[in-house]
Amino acid sequence: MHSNQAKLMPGNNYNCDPATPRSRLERLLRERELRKSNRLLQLNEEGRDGNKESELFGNDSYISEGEILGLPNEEEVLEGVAGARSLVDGWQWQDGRSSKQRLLVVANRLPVSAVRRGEDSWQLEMSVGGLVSALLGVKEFEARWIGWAGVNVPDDVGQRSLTKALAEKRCIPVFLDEEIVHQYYNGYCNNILWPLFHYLGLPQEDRLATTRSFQSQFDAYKKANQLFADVVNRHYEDGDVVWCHDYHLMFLPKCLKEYNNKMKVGWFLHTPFPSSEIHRTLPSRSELLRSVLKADLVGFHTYDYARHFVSACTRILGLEGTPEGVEDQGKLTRVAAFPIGIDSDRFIRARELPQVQDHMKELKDRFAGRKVMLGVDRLDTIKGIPQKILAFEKFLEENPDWRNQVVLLQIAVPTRTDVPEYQKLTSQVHEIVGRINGRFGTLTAVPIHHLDRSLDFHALCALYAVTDVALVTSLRDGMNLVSYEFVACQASKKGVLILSEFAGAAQSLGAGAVLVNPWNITEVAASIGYALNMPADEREKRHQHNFKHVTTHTSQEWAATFVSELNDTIVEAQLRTRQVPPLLPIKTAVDCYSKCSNRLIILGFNATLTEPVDALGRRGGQIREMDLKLHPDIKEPLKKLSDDPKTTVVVLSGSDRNVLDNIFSEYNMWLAAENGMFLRLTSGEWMTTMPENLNMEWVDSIKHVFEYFTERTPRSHFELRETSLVWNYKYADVEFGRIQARDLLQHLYTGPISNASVDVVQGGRCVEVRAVGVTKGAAIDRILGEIVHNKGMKAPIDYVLCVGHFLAKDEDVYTFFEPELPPESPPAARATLANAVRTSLPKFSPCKSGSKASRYKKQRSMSTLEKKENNHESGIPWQPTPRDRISLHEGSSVLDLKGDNYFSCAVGRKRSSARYLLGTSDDVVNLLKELHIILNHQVDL
Ligand SMILES: O=P(O)(O)OC[C@H]1O[C@H](O[C@H]2O[C@H](CO)[C@@H](O)[C@H](O)[C@H]2O)[C@H](O)[C@@H](O)[C@@H]1O
Ligand SMILES: O=c1ccn([C@@H]2O[C@H](COP(=O)(O)OP(=O)(O)O)[C@@H](O)[C@H]2O)c(=O)[nH]1
Repeated sequence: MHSNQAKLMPGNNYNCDPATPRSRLERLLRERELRKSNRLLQLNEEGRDGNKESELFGNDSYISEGEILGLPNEEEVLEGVAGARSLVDGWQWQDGRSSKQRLLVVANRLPVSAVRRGEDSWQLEMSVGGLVSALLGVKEFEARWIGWAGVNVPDDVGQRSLTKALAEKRCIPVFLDEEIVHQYYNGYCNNILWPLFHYLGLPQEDRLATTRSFQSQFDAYKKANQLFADVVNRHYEDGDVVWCHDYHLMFLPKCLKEYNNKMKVGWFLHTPFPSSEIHRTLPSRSELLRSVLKADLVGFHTYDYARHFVSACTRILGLEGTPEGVEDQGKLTRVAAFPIGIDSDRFIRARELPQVQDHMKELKDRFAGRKVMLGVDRLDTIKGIPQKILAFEKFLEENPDWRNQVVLLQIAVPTRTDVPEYQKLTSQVHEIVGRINGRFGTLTAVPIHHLDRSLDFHALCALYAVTDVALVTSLRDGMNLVSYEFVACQASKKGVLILSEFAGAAQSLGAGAVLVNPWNITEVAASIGYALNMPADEREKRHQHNFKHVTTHTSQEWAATFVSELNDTIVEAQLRTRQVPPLLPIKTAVDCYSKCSNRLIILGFNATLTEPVDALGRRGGQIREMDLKLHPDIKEPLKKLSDDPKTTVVVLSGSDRNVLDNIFSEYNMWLAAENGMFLRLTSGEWMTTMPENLNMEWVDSIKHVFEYFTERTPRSHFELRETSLVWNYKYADVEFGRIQARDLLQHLYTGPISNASVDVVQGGRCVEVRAVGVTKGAAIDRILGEIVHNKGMKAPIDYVLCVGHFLAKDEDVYTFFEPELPPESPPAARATLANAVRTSLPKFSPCKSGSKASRYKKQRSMSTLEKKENNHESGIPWQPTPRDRISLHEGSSVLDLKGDNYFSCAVGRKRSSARYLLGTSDDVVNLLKELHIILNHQVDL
């Protein structure tokens, strides 16, 4: 997916250059071309100048245990090939300078670990691992690495001298003391997150001890992440890209954004991200997800991992998953797959180096007459080493002819040796290898050569090159770069790769490899036989497939793509933000309120005045009863405001009359139920504008559909109102609810509503079917008329505050009050502009009595005027029409809104036609409290 994605240049301005691609895809394609041509240029130059291998990495860039990293000062580990004509060569900063973008790579490990040789002298050794290998290939940025040097340095002299030594390699150390390393790295990272993310579950052996240590390890994890953040913050410069890596640093995005919200932050996971069912077992599941979501871009090796992450966010946090990523209150975190690669040229060229040739010769001589099988893994439970060896044993058992003709070389690099699980694995593997060698070995040869150590780069390349069959049997693996490196070194031999289907690499190399389920020892044993006997033409074909992939999906591509996508994401977020209304300026709204004398406050009910629930529809973490409850802190200010003679309060809701009666009867206000179809002053009777002959025959058939889906969607429910039906799934499983909603709509459109005069309105977690034309905006003119009439208003309304969490269709209530609407505004809104004049009587009329059920099919009372205008029998959609005009007795306008005394405000939405936004009902409470305080103040004066 990533190869056709492209870069946004720093300082880029989309609009000034007509040749500048506008869409993301255009940019991606152009960048891809650029990268290709730069790569060709680079190869040509390297061809002319001879082999640059030594310039890049020195002869010792891959250093085995104990070897000293002696890179020349000017050729930094991170700087890469001097002649590498990077993609960013052409980058233009806004001041016209050409420059590489600064990249701060933050990973648990630096690419080097330090060994102390004296009070202030250090040896730097290359760290081994896929992440290090991949990032060494990144040459396109002016990169700095920030990470732990793998050593405890308690003293100042040591810290200063190490910082200096590392600075020469463009590395910046984070100092972690022993206790933190123990709790954070050995404990939380490697004993909890690592096994969990690889589907091995949480540690179980000693549940009590685990539970006890969990909290302290998690605290240490957060503390360590904060220490990383402190170092990043100290070195950060405006415009830098900060790229956080891996499960060690899931808390980092949050720490960084809290410090500086403008920082460009990306986070990439090198391991699998497990199914949400696994992730939800983790006690700190939500905190970790929320923190990662603070990043601008979140990347994974495969689409599956990205999908699992999004699904964890929707299922555990109740957030919205979109094709772009995860959305939380309008803030999008982009989530995408960026499969890593290797610096393939380096491996291809290495094969020609004399040191490698020498190693190859040695190996060929040593194993002459036998086929070589190879395993290269860190000695980690996820790598499936015991399973691999057992499968090899089974193969030997079943194929006696092969016993003296094949050898398995297993390189098992010691890793995380302080973690008990890893110690146990070492003895387990030794025990199995010993047993098999005892069983099938001879005086002169053993079938398995097992090495508990790492090899240097040249030895490793030689081994890859002479191998006939590589065996990668990871039980789970983020990607597995060993499989890539093997393919890169097989240009002449064209050996076979047996690859676990549970390694991320299976998705990219699946076409050329022999895929196996590593748990199925019989299958792996059979695959070994198949691979050893594979005819040359099939090997050739498979190899070409994989070779092409490995050489085109390199680590350079990977990093360049990630960073360019990150740059892009930021620009897109800025563009989106510009379309988002600003937060309500509460002080201005309150000041203005205090200066006006005939004030109208229109309030929604659901999610505006109700007790807050989280994104999963839960209050205080638990699913409670589904009835809406008034926010406990709203009562006092609401009472005070509704009692104020200069303020008219209207609650305008989709809920039915009973709900509003139950909740608001003690207040002195107007209640508009069912989106304004019913109106009542709390001291008076309900009135309606329901047309008497409104056709409601559709109700029954839709009710059946809603019942059907309610029965089949746990925790969903539906409400049967007088003018609408609402199926609500906000307490149901989000994903299932959404699928069911889609299905439900399909049923509706093809059946019950195909000929009915209804509108289908989709909310975030609900589907509503209502009589056609019913909206809050359509009702507001009649409500206003009734209020003016009832109050016998003499002076115009000079202040309107309209606050609600309305469905998009009902947002016409905001535009209704806009003093200057463009000509293309909807007729309902245009017809009722503030200066509209109405002389007729209000159109609400008393409701007829009768049971709720019987009312559905009954015709409702309405004024003679409405009867004329809303003829539904004739099938004409029922729309409020610009017929009558609202005015005061003298004929002057009922509304005197000059623009600065009108405040429309959407609650809990990011996109809205309201002028302003508020976050939650808590903010509404604060607003009403401020108004209340002003009222008190006025009374005191
Ligand atoms: O630093 P260590 O604790 O010794 O572990 C070494 C690295 O192991 C993990 O590597 C992963 O990243 C590779 C590259 O993306 C991927 O191919 C592999 O499947 C992963 O296991 C770990 O994620 C790194 O952080 C460690 O440095
Ligand atoms: O003796 C060794 C064995 C392995 N590696 C490197 O370690 C990395 C292992 O990466 P992989 O993605 O396969 O797994 P990880 O260890 O990161 O889980 C590869 O780049 C290998 O070249 C190494 O440098 N020396």
